Amino acid sequence: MEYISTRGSAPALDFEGATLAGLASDGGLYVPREWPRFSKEEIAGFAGLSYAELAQRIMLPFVGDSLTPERLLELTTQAYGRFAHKAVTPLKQLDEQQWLLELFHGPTLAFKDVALQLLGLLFEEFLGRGGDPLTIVGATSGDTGSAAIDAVAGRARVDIFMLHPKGRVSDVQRRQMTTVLAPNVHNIAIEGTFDDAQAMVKRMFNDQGMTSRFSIGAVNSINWARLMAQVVYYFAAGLQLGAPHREVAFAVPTGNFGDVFAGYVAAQMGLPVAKLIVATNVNDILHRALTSGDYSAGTVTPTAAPSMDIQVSSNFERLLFDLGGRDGAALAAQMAGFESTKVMQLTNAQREGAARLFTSARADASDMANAIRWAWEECGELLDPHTAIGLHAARNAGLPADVPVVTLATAHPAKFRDAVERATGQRPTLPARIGDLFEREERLIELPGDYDTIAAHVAAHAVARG
Ligand SMILES: Cc1ncc(COP(=O)(O)O)c(C=O)c1O
Ligand SMILES: N[C@@H](CCOP(=O)(O)O)C(=O)O
Repeated sequence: MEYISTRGSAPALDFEGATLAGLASDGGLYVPREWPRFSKEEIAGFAGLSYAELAQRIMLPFVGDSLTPERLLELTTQAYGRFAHKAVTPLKQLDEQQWLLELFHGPTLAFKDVALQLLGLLFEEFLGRGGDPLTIVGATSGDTGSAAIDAVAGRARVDIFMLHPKGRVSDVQRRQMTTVLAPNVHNIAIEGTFDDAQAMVKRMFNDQGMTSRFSIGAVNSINWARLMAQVVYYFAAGLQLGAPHREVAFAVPTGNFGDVFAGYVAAQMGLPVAKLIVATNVNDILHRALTSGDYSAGTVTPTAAPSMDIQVSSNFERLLFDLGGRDGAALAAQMAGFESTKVMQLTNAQREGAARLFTSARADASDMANAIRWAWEECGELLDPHTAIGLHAARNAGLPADVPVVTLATAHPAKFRDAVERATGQRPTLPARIGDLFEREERLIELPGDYDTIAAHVAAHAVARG
């Protein structure tokens, strides 16, 4: 399988190359040259596989010659062996129509573990073949950071520099990152928002001064391998609810558009998806884009669902590329306009294409709290605020009663204990394996949200090429 850039001028790479490169050298995102497609019979044949086996089958066409099928299965078995639930991503019924897909049984209690546990192993595998040591630079609004750090802490030939917006992640999220004291882990709290952090990370990939000295790698969903691994749980849920013979809808709490784009990929691969419901908080750039074509970034409002406090949604570019006829030059011009003005209008083709599969909803603080309360009072389930925003959208989507609607439960409620307690009076407890989180020592550095300062810090602590 070959990977091409959404902006059309970076060299095409194989899976190993795209995984190590992260962002394309023209500033675009890598996507497979074409979508692999499974027949109905092939999808039906996936029923009964373990999660690790299903993951191997779904990902094999994307991996191409970079790994043998046997090696890929070893890696998926190892990655998902660390999950606290045997089903890895169990599905729970809430009522006649509504379902929850629990994606938070990995080591750091959020859906990010599903992809990052595998990505850590892929880095180790590919770096073991030679080449330069990897300097991972990432941005997090809370969950990617801890999952990525868990996945690479202590691994040879990798350093990780993780930027989070100071004071804008939950205390559990921060401590899950800053209490990992392995020497290759560098936590940086910046003044600013997640969008500022993400922009600085992307800039570093195209900073010749840095890329000539360091091999910069990505753990954010700009890295294709992240999304590839997330496609699997759409198939896992769909198969349990009757796919390929029955359509299923998914409601996805959305920020960077990675998780829901994985659902789009599942649909391109043949999974019968009735609708993908994009659920945002009041930072609603995606809801505006999907309802009116207006993709304009406003200022970020802090909310009780901080991981979705995002106004520049990096994976939307992958969708716009696909819906716009995969014209890299046209998309490069469209994105350049957005980067300089923070305003973009979707083309008719992009709007109409998106409307075929996507719908969207925006939840404010009271919608979110009501959804948490409904799940607790009616179903006995404690939901985290992000999942609650997904459920709010799912319950208001107006889909026919015979279409099951699966809300992706993206984080464990204990990561956001204060918001859950405010809504329900119940304070979720941390799972025993991190029960002592608040007694652990923290290590982080606080820096201004200034690119040159961050780049100098990375350069002073990373291992150079060669
Ligand atoms: C708990 C949680 N839910 C939802 C999201 C949004 O996912 P995405 O950025 O892939 O749209 C995030 C952050 O990415 C998150 O951490
Ligand atoms: N919500 C995310 C933001 C980064 O998203 P990513 O999926 O691109 O890594 C987080 O928790 O950090």
